Amino acid sequence: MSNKAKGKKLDEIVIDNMLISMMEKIFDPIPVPIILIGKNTEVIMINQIFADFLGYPKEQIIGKKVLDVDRNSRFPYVFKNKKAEIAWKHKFENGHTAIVHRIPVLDENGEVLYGFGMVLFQDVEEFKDIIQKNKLLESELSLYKTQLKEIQGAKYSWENIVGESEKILQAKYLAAKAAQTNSNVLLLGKSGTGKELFAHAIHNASNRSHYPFVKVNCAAIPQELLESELFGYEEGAFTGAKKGGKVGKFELANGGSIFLDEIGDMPFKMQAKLLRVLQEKEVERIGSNSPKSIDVRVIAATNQNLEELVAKGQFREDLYYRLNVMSIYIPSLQERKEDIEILAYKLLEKLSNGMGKYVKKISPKTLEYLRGHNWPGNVRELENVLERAINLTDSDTILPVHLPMYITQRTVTKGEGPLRPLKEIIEETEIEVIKRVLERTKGNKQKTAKILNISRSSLYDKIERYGLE
Ligand SMILES: Nc1ncnc2c1ncn2[C@@H]1O[C@H](COP(=O)(O)OP(=O)(O)OP(=O)(O)O)[C@@H](O)[C@H]1O
Repeated sequence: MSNKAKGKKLDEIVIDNMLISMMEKIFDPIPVPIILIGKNTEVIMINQIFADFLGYPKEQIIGKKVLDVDRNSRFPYVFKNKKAEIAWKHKFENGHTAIVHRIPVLDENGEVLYGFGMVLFQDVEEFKDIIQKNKLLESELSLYKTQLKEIQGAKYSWENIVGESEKILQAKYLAAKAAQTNSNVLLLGKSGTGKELFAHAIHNASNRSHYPFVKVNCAAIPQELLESELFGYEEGAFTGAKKGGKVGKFELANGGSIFLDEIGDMPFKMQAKLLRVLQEKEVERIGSNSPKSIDVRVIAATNQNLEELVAKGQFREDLYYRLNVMSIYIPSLQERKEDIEILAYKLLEKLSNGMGKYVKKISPKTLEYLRGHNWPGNVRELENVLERAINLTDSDTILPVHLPMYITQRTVTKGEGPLRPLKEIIEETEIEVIKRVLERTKGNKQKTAKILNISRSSLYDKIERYGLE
């Protein structure tokens, strides 16, 4: 009589054997090593793959005490502590290291009935590999999430809107108020004043910030494509329609905000469709007849005078009133000249960091020129002027010579700029002329000195003094 049969009645033994052979039928084909231990730590059942893993025939294992099969088994402790050990590293007597589960199964009185064991990974390296792959997937996922936010999300917030003038602070105050509401916002202002920056910041400060921010430039999309861009289309809606159809920007922005830039350029026919979407709060893809409800806040912007367009019959009055619930005027740079210095420094920092150059200073004379200019292109123009200057300078300072002539010449020739000592004006002219000739001679100092009709030592002197190397 085998150990397991000792002390049992015949009918119990028959039932036990039936149960075990049934379990073997179930567990043998499973490609995961599984073992069942009785409450006296004897092996009741082991599947084929586990027996192979241990290196003994099944018959030699069944009925033996688990410690006789594997001296390192922790089942005796698990039965004593009555606590499962999940994903533990285990070194088998045969030298294999694996990741295992050991689970005690208790009866209603909390006493051990049997123990269930399972090898999760037969080899720790395999387990490490999976953890590594998982980590890799997690980091890839987070990269894609960031990229998606960059594509769909709003990048800028209030801190990115530089300026301390009363006018810009008033605009920021109104925009912050508008952000707290669900109303449509209309941003008005000349080109390059920062309307898009405001649209981002409004979205980011609203309770929609975790949802998409979708931008549409109404002037950049051909009239015939605008409708499908905004509202999408169904498969087969027209010849050339993509398989599977297309999701419109309104649907993409659901829950978030849609930024309709250059709204003044929206074709008249489209204006009626937009108005309907704003009123009904639902969109219908081209070729579909089942509207979809959407929850999108519109932030529109224009550098045109919409009232004038309404008067000329080019912009729908009803749409104008729908959009004009919260209108915010973004002042031009000319209206806030006191912000030029702080803006110039902030932009210099941002641009030079991006360009990998160490340019930190703007000479006082350069600042005077910047303040004296009218900036028809507003902050965008200032940004471009500084980028050019960073490219031109060889030191850490922006000098007047690094500004375009249309900014510096105006002051000197027409005498409209600040009055300054003659020495400064002569120095600036010297710098500009020397730079230009050096450029033309491709840095040849002998030729440069000859063209300028000065001695080479005098040229070297000036180059060093003005930091033109
Ligand atoms: N107050 C500001 N502080 C810092 N940067 C600004 C500010 N205003 C504008 N800019 C920068 O100037 C550039 C132009 O701004 P933006 O595109 O927002 O202007 P816009 O009014 O939307 O122009 P457009 O009407 O031509 O579309 C951007 O690079 C933006 O980052």
